[in-house]
Order: sequence, then structure tokens, then C-alpha cells
Amino acid sequence: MKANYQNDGLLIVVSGPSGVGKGTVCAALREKKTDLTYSVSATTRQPREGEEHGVNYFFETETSFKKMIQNEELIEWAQYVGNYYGTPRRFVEDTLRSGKDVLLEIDVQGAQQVKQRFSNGIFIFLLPPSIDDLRERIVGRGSETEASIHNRLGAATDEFKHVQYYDYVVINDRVEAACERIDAIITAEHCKKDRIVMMNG
Ligand SMILES: Nc1nc2c(ncn2[C@@H]2O[C@H](COP(=O)(O)OP(=O)(O)O)[C@@H](O)[C@H]2O)c(=O)[nH]1
Ligand SMILES: Nc1ncnc2c1ncn2[C@@H]1O[C@H](COP(=O)(O)OP(=O)(O)O)[C@@H](O)[C@H]1O
Repeated sequence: MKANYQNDGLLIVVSGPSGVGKGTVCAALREKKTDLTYSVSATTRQPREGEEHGVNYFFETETSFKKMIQNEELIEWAQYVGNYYGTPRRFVEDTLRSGKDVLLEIDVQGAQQVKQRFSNGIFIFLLPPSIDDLRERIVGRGSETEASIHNRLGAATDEFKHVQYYDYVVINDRVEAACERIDAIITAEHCKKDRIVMMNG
């Protein structure tokens, strides 16, 4: 799909290492900006306590996930710490075409694939104030085993190198501040788009 015909919504991609606060910041952003449509990802990982199918994720078996890949039902997919994650294509494309902005909260491998297909997307890299803060957040969340914490921190070191491919870096020092920065980016990008629409007459 060629993104950003003049009336299309903006595709906003928030990425960054596990535990940086993507879920927390995006939840605050969605509350603040109710006009933003969140894309629910598919995954093969087990649901955590309180997570619901179709709300947090579409929880799939490995077989059904692989079928989605084969049928090209995913814009992008990645394997992350032993599980598959992917973005359903139809929902994102239909929502953008209807003029609404779509928010993707995905890992850096997925963001890279989206960038190749949606060059006009807005790519935001969320950074922790420090690596110690990142470790504290992953441990503090209490959802991971010792091995999973180790793997996530190992993956983060590689993920930081991807910053160069992003349009913006946002430091998640305080949730509210990070949320305001992303809100400001979206506002600025809309102004940029309005300028293009005006110039094209
Ligand atoms: N590529 C890709 N990554 C995703 C998708 N959905 C979630 N992720 C990322 O997969 C990683 C692991 O997610 P999850 O198991 O929910 O753990 P958490 O984000 O660390 O709480 C995180 O970096 C998510 O942002 C998706 O659709 N595609
Ligand atoms: N700005 C912040 N300051 C302190 N703790 C935070 C902040 N943002 C998120 N957290 C905490 O860090 C942990 C990881 O956040 P989460 O949103 O699950 O990260 P991600 O989705 O990137 O894996 C959670 O316990 C969350 O409450």
C-alpha cells in the first residue's frame, strides 16, 4: 500500500526496547488522544494475567500465526525472545484510508519492516533515561523470568543501534512528559501534512 494519500491518516510507530515503557506511554497517549486508533497485534506468547484476546493482543497458536504470514495478512512480523509478534494488515490499511491516524507499538525489527513499506510513517524511538532505569523497569514489572530479563536486556543493546533510522527520539523519564512530547510530534506532523495539502492545491 502506498501510505499517505492526502486524505489518509498518519501512521505513527512507537518503538524501543522491551521495558522502556512503550505500553505505559501508549496507553496514556490513547487516553489523551481519543482520535488515535490503536492497532492490536497478533502474538504467539501466552497471555499475562488480565490480558484479553482482541484487546491487548490477538493470541494465536504458532500454526495460526504462520498461516497469517503465508496469507500475507501481516504488514510486518518478528520473532522476539522466542515468540512471534505481528501487525494485522487489513485493519491498519482500512483505518488509514478512512482518514484516521493509527498507532503501532512494536519492536525495532518490526518498525524496520514498516519503514520499508510505509516510508511516510512517523517513527518514534522511546529511550529510557539510562540502562539501569531500563533494568529496574523490566524487573519492577514482575512479569518476566530471570532468563527473560537477561534476554530482553541483551536485545536492548542491539536495539539502541537502530536509533539512526527513526525520525524522533523521546526519552521516557516521566510518562506524562513522554506522552506530551509524542502528542507534540503528532500535532507538528499534521501541520506539515496540511502544508503539503495546501501546496498541492
Ligand atoms: N514486530 C512487532 N513487535 C511487536 C508487536 N506487538 C508487540 N511487539 C513488541 O514485542 C515485544 C514484546 O512484547 P511483550 O511480550 O508484550 O512484552 P513487553 O512489551 O515487554 O511488555 C515488545 O517490544 C513489543 O513492543 C507487533 O505487532 N510486531
Ligand atoms: N516513565 C516511567 N517511569 C517509571 N516507570 C515507568 C515509566 N514508564 C513505564 N514504567 C514502568 O516500566 C515497566 C515497563 O513498562 P511497559 O510499558 O510494560 O514497557 P514496554 O511496553 O516498553 O515493554 C512497567 O512496570 C511500567 O509501569
